[in-house]
Amino acid sequence: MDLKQYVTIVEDWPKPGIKFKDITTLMDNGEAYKYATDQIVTYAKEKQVDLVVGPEARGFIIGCPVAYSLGVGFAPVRKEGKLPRETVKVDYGLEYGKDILTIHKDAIKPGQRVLITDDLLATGGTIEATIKLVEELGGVVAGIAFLIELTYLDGRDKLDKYDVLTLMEY
Ligand SMILES: O=P(O)(O)OC[C@H]1O[C@H](OP(=O)(O)OP(=O)(O)O)[C@H](O)[C@@H]1O
Ligand SMILES: Nc1ncnc2[nH]cnc12
Repeated sequence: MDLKQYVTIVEDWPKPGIKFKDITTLMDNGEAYKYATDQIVTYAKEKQVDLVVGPEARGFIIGCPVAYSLGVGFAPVRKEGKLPRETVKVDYGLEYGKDILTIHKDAIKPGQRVLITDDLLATGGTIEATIKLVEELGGVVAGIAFLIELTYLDGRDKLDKYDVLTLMEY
């Protein structure tokens, strides 16, 4: 299936110069959403993952159906102030801003094999921060899966130690 036909490009959003890749038009098509999810599930089975971790909010949209299909858990990475119990946190920058990401301190058991999911790799700031949180808790990053990679940015350079799956390149 050609997944790109379901992604809508929105010029100059949320800031001038950004070509926003809107995946809501992929998600609201059941066949396309299932196809994309199944590709990531096949990859995750090869990597023998114990847990899926994804950053707010679009990392949940990709990671939760993958975790459900695998029969493993999902641990959310959220922006500061959203998780109710003890967290670890990290500062990060992304294509159009900066923020702080957090995860519950007990979300990962040391040695667990983790699949990290997100919709899109741009500068890599979000995913680099998510990797730091997983590794700080003793998780092993078994793989990282995105729907979309922006190859005109240098996000992939931050991931050269890791195994990465992307379903579409721009
Ligand atoms: O590679 P980067 O430059 O870090 O950019 C990619 C990140 O930016 C977007 O999330 P955003 O922070 O906009 O949050 P949202 O998913 O809640 O909309 C996107 O879903 C990725 O997580
Ligand atoms: N160009 C882009 N489109 C959609 N989400 C993004 N997150 C960071 N950059 C993005």
